[in-house]
Amino acid sequence: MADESQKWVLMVTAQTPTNIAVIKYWGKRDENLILAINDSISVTLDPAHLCTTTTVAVSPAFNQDRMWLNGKEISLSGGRYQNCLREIRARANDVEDEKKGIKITKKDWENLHVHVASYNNFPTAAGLASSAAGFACLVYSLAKLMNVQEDNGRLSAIARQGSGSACRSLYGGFVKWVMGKEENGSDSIAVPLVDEKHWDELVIIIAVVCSRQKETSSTSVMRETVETSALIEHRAKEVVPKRIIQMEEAIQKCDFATFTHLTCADSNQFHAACLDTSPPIFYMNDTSHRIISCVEKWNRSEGTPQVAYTFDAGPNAVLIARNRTSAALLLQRLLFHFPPNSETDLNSYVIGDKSLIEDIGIQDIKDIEALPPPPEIKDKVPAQKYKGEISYFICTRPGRGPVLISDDNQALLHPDTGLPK
Ligand SMILES: Nc1ncnc2c1ncn2[C@@H]1O[C@H](COP(=O)(O)OP(=O)(O)OP(=O)(O)O)[C@@H](O)[C@H]1O
Ligand SMILES: C[C@@](O)(CCOP(=O)(O)OP(=O)(O)O)CC(=O)O
Repeated sequence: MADESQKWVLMVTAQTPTNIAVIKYWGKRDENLILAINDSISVTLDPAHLCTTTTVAVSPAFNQDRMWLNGKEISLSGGRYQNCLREIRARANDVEDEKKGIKITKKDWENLHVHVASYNNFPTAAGLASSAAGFACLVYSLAKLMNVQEDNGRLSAIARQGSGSACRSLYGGFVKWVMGKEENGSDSIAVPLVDEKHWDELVIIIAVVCSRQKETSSTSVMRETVETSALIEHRAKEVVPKRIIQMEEAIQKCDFATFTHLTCADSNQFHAACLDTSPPIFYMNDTSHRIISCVEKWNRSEGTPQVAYTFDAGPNAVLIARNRTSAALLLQRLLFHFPPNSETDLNSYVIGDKSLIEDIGIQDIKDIEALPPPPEIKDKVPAQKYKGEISYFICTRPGRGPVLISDDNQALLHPDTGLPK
């Protein structure tokens, strides 16, 4: 039995990736359990460049559940946090740490409180799926702390109740969220399709577009789409089921042409459904449209697709290049059309895997100014440049699923107090 006079703190730290859907989830059949109206498929992004780190701690000295996100205390009273905490607690088991002399029984967990500290190594609520990495990491780390004996598939059904897209962050590589049929959501889980090594040629460039913080959450717009759009019903019933089968096959075969066709079409249909919503929602902006046109033009001129694009509920472009050579040529085109503002330095303009910028021989901003126009637009003078429209680029690749971090120095909570470091 946990003794309240003892001041021990037991902690676990985990790291979880974010993900980007190539067949989109949009629309719920159950708002509380977060059950989707169609299956979706995503690629997990390398946590080296985009990830959440979460430390969870338990101690008899804690008198309430508390959470700090990026160093600031936030409330855990929201339904989504409460649902995740309740579901994990209900599955807790005995925990023993002989070295520290700690023994927690299954029953003790009902009365013990937790502290959570989480850090996103990329902007929160900026359309980069922080909620996906965040809820996946919360559920994964709590499950490890409480010795929950369930596989990542079952944990994904709990993360799903924090944010739908979070269920897909429980695995690396390509992941399918099966919408399921059960009313209680027990079969609405993430399933790994292939791991991150299966298609390791792919390179991903995210163009973070300058814009104000988004005004409308995915959650509420999604509801309005289901209530008002005729297109979304057709999409969920007729279009997505076929695309899921084709996409799974394209991924298995590393068939980039089919992959690109499906990814771009699905992103465009998701945004069409947003436009078909009353009132209509415009997530992409002029910069997003310019990126699409640049990629479409290039793909057409090459004859075979070099890059797939996809946009979530915001203007940022996620560009998936067939290999490193195409990624370097893509980056050249992006830098040509979207040079940075004069006060921006190259080091903060292209982040993540910086080796790509070395590949194209760019050492400073002057080299960007000297880039020639892409050949496919040669005859159309003058080539357009849109200085300062992009905040920065993140170069990354498909990545692995959640991991535990055993190095205590990386924990976000103090081992003696359980408070943020
Ligand atoms: N590390 C985290 N741990 C727990 N919850 C998080 C974490 N990061 C973000 N969240 C939750 O997700 C919310 C942000 O989700 P939101 O959907 O608005 O943005 P996003 O996920 O960054 O963008 P998008 O869903 O458009 O890709 C935060 O307000 C917070 O509740
Ligand atoms: C456009 C999307 O990114 C929508 C993601 O929506 P969320 O998972 O953020 O929504 P909630 O379930 O309400 O939390 C497409 C996708 O990731 O599949």
